Amino acid sequence: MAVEPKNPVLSVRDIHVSFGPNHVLKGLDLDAYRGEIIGFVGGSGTGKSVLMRTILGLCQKQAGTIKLFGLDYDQLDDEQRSATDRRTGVLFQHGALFSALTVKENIQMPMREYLSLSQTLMDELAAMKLSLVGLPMDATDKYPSELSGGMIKRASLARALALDPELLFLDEPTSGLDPIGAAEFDELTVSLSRTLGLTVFMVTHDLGSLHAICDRIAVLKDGKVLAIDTLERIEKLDDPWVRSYFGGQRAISAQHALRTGSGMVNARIEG
Ligand SMILES: Nc1ncnc2c1ncn2[C@@H]1O[C@H](COP(=O)(O)OP(=O)(O)OP(=O)(O)O)[C@@H](O)[C@H]1O
Repeated sequence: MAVEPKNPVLSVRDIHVSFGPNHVLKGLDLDAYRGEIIGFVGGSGTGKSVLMRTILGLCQKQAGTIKLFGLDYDQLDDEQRSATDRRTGVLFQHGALFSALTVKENIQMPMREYLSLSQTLMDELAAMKLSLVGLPMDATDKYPSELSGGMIKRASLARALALDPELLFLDEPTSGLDPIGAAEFDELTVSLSRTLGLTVFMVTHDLGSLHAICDRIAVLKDGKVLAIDTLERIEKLDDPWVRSYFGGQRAISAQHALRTGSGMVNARIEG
């Protein structure tokens, strides 16, 4: 992994987000560097999705700074924002494909929104994205209702990659997939990150993914990042939630599966 500590792709400082009296994010800081895969964990309702949505501009913050690619998003004009948005991709938890559009049309949505390309070129690009995520070419004219859960995730990933982003947000990408499908999706994520230099910010509850592909894990607790570090160091934290999450039977099974290669991707966590 090529980490460039001086140039975070994403830098979040002192973010506060409230919904009425519910103060969800309370001065949160976070940096992500080029090419790394960050797993973002925390108890249910702690604000993982809220943070992701705030970074993406879908949720309003009351205070704090978000820098994407070194640029303070609040200081950008519309044109600069649009250029910055194009450098990020997102895969929402349930894929969020448009059901009335085919896979190809879904992948081409961001192209239509941000670029001005001929239909022929967009068709070629859509075919490239399909191949990148490992979908067969005959998936191109299918509707989301005709796809399996794993294929929907891949089609959604193809759409997230439509504009060749540098920063990819994944919201629980392996939820709803069986262990083999989840391991295949992990493998795809790590291979895209390594070959394209993609930075991946992944909200997940999947211990298998955390063990198999994440370079660093960020733990959200009490509205802040409690710690962000390698899995080995996070597991040693003296915190009750961390102990029960990473020390439970499911975590032990995930570690065992990684060691024995049963149902997990063959990736190594770099320390
Ligand atoms: N649009 C909204 N309006 C009001 N409250 C919201 C809104 N979105 C999120 N919240 C609240 O913010 C808190 C954090 O929610 P969030 O969805 O980020 O949790 P999470 O950590 O992603 O949880 P989970 O792991 O269960 O998905 C919750 O209390 C939730 O009710």
